[in-house]
Amino acid sequence: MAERERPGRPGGQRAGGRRGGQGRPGGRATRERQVKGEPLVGQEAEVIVGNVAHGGFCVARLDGRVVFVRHTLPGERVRIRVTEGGTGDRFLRADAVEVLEPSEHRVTPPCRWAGPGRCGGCDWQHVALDHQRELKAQVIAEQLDRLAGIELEGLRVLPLTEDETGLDWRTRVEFAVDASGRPGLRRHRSHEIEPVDDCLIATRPVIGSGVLATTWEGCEGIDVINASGLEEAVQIPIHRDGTTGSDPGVLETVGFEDWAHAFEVSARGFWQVHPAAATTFLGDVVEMLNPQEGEHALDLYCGVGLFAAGLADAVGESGHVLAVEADAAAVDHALDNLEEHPHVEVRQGRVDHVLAQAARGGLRADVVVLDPPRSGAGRQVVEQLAQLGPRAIAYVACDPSALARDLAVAEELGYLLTDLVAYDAFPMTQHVECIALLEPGDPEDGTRDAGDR
Ligand SMILES: C[S@@+](CC[C@H](N)C(=O)[O-])C[C@H]1O[C@@H](n2cnc3c(N)ncnc32)[C@H](O)[C@@H]1O
Repeated sequence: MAERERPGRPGGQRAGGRRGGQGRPGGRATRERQVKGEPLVGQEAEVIVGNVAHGGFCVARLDGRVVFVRHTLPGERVRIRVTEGGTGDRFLRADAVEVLEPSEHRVTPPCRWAGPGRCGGCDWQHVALDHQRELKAQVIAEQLDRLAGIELEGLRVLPLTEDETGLDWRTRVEFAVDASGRPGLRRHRSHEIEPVDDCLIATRPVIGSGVLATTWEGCEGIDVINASGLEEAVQIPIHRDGTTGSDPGVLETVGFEDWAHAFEVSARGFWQVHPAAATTFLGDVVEMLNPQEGEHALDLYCGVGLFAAGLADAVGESGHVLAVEADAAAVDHALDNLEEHPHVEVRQGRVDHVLAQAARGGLRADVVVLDPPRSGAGRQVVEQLAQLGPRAIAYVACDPSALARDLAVAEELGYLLTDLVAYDAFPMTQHVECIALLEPGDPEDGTRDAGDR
């Protein structure tokens, strides 16, 4: 794969994440499973830990069962305590509660609320940052190999900024509030709340808003949003009756040396949570697709129009951009954000519905951006795209597993993975963002090399 300089300015001239579900600290992740057989919760055992798996835990074996262990690392000898499952279950969940032989990559967690049974927001506070990225690369490679039969060589997960602490990056946090009104963050797979005085991955303006020093009576949560275009973080209480405080909307700015764009977005709407993510992803997508004057582009799952804005400048007014988004509030913002581009059309609706309708009207697509939610685009959308025959598709993915499933379908239909870049957009968590380039080709053409980044 060709080496590319970064960042690239939309237009081809060089210059200079409702939010994504990527492990929101305090997000409601509770999925209580029915235990089969006699419960094993609380049982302790010593195990040698195996590989990391999708989901951020490592895999071990106990009495013939698979155990998904948190708070550990591959190769460690640990004492585990079972947190979910029973004698009739095929797999159990457990925490490593004592480390008997530590990995060389283990560090003391910077956060004092991280650890077994405590805050569920971060998965890997106990792992050196470089190694977190190696683990993410292993998970991506394993998912692509297992689910799509794609062998990647030399994939590296890149930091989004030069800051090497992995802290102070999260611009949007949903804190949970207990019955007494005290804010905190949810424990892993639980409704229980870990009271905290700080969250080290949150940006300082999030914490500086005073959210954790306030008693939030009558609330079940409080959203804090530190938008790039506003000096102070915005707080939106979520009341126990399910209503929320009014959402004033926020301004996010994206820019390269000679290209900048401001986007209005609902405060609780989708926007990438890492401050460097939107600009980096836009630069990469435009560079990968290299849209030409007069081409027709699609921005599918467009949110408030981030990629459509870049595509619009690149294809110029002799070209056309169709942006599709299901969420009505995001569409309203996209219409405002893109109003200066008469050749951009924003349609509200599900991508599969809009594509079916547009295809009947003779839709043309030369290049496509696909940025679906965690569940992925799915077979139908991938088939619809293959039928349109674009020369390139840039797939922005927050879940390597969903990406791999969609890539398997794309490859079946003659669209091959020709480039992949992965970013550590969520340090300390197991989450990772991939941008994949798909182009028409012959699957017999050899292995892919992602090692040039
Ligand atoms: C990961 S976000 C991407 C947003 C945007 N591309 C950005 O970077 O800001 C996914 C978006 O897809 C929208 N969405 C989810 N399912 C959809 C569907 N079936 N059809 C259209 N939009 C959908 C969500 O409302 C959300 O705005």
